[in-house]
Amino acid sequence: MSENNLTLHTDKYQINMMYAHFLKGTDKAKAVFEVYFRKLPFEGGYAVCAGLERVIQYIQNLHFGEEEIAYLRMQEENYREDFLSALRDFKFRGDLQAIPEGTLVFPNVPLVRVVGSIFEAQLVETAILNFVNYQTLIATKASRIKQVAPNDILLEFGTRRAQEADAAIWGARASYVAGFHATSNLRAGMLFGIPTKGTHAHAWVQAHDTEEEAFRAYADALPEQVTLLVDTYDTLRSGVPNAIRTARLLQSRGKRMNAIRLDSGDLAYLSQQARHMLDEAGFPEVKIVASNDLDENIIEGLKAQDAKIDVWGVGTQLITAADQPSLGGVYKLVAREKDGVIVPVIKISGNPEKVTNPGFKDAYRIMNKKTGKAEADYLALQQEEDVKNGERIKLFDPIHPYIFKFIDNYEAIPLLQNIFAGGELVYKLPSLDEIRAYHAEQMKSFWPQYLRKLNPEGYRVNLSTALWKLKMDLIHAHTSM
Ligand SMILES: Nc1ncnc2c1ncn2[C@@H]1O[C@H](COP(=O)(O)OP(=O)(O)OP(=O)(O)O)[C@@H](O)[C@H]1O
Ligand SMILES: O=P(O)(O)OC[C@H]1O[C@H](OP(=O)(O)OP(=O)(O)O)[C@H](O)[C@@H]1O
Ligand SMILES: O=C(O)c1cccnc1
Repeated sequence: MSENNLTLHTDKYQINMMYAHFLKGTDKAKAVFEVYFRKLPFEGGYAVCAGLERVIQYIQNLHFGEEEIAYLRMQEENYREDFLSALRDFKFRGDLQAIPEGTLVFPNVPLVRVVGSIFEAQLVETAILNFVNYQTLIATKASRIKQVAPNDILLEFGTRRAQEADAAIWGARASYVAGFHATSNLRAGMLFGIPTKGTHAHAWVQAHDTEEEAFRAYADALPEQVTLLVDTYDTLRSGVPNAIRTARLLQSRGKRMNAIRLDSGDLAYLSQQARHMLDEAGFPEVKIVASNDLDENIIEGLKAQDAKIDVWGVGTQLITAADQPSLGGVYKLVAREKDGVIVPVIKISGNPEKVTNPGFKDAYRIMNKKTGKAEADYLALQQEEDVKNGERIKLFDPIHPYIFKFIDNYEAIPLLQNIFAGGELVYKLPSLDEIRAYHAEQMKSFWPQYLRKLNPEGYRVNLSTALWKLKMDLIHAHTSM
């Protein structure tokens, strides 16, 4: 089995639609699809875009090999041989635009746009959603954690509880983009260049007759990297005193102990007591690591309780985005070729929030030139000139258009970058550290009221007047039939 070929990492209905288009002769018709989500995760005020590196790898490697063709031939659909031959010759030849990783993103803004034949654009939907939904979700969760501990060290510990191997490594990468400092997953470190860190488990202590012996043996083995887990038996009566003995031993050898780790009990109380004991013993530089089902709320609470914790190891809650396990991003057709012309299309819903924004459009971030802060995201049809030229534009709520304001002193930054053109990669993916630094800059370009964890202000995502009118016209055309 060629595990690395992700071409069949798609829903069967995509292949069935491709087949039906092929038989009908419409497979080469052009289509424009957009990826976006409708609601921010975690009841937060923003999301952090991620997933592009994986999307690029996926698109570049798309091909139906003999194994894939043989498997499709076995399907109950009895696909015709000429269709299977067309798949054998398949290559992504379309265009793809995307918002760079690390960018703050908001509902209804296209994160990825695919412009290609309906054949290829349909095939890639499932995988693109799979990558972008997960990685954006984890980057967002990690960013929320970063916000409550901006000056502390954050370690990603989630692999053992992640939803399988891909989630572990791409989740580690997404966490790093959002400001985590290291991961415990060595493969993620090797693949992406993320710094790696590790302490030791309870099993290390349990594998010895005494805790003190275990600590000493660990210090002998890794004298430069000693972080001792102190809660196996009794944190304050045995763990911390034994750790202090080990620190003294290391000191006598000209070495320093790094840290202790607390993994159970009242982390506020235990960290304060342990800090006091370490300081009294003359080890103020020994840091305190905490872990145990941490998330942004617990960390915030611990900081409010004046917990003396320098390093946070965060696993399950982060890697599984436990309080909201899916972003809910969608891939919607917004325009298609009809009689040789690209025409906008719409999907109507009884819920106004779910009606799609039609047409081939651009997405801009409207930056207020006076404050340097983001004012709104603005979706406009591609041919509209006013926003491109920086002329006065009207910002109005698309659901409640009577709420509006005009803005003229702005810079409109295009959000979508060209990634593939005619199937060729035309984008140079920044290094992971550049992406991480760019994300930190992004955070500074927003007012704090949009970023706060609880009850944030809603950031505006507005439609140009022309786009709004097009949407209304299409709604009326479809509802008055
Ligand atoms: N001072 C504190 N304030 C708020 N939450 C805390 C505090 N100390 C620890 N927690 C959190 O409370 C939860 C404690 O869970 P639980 O009772 O299962 O752990 P425990 O008492 O350490 O037991 P175990 O030994 O089974 O790990 C964890 O999520 C932990 O991060
Ligand atoms: O709590 P999380 O945020 O998921 O962080 C990872 C957890 O994984 C380890 O525990 P585990 O019980 O798996 O192993 P251990 O024996 O090393 O404690 C570690 O001690 C953390 O508690
Ligand atoms: O290094 C650690 O302490 C670690 C790694 C993974 C999970 N829990 C803890």
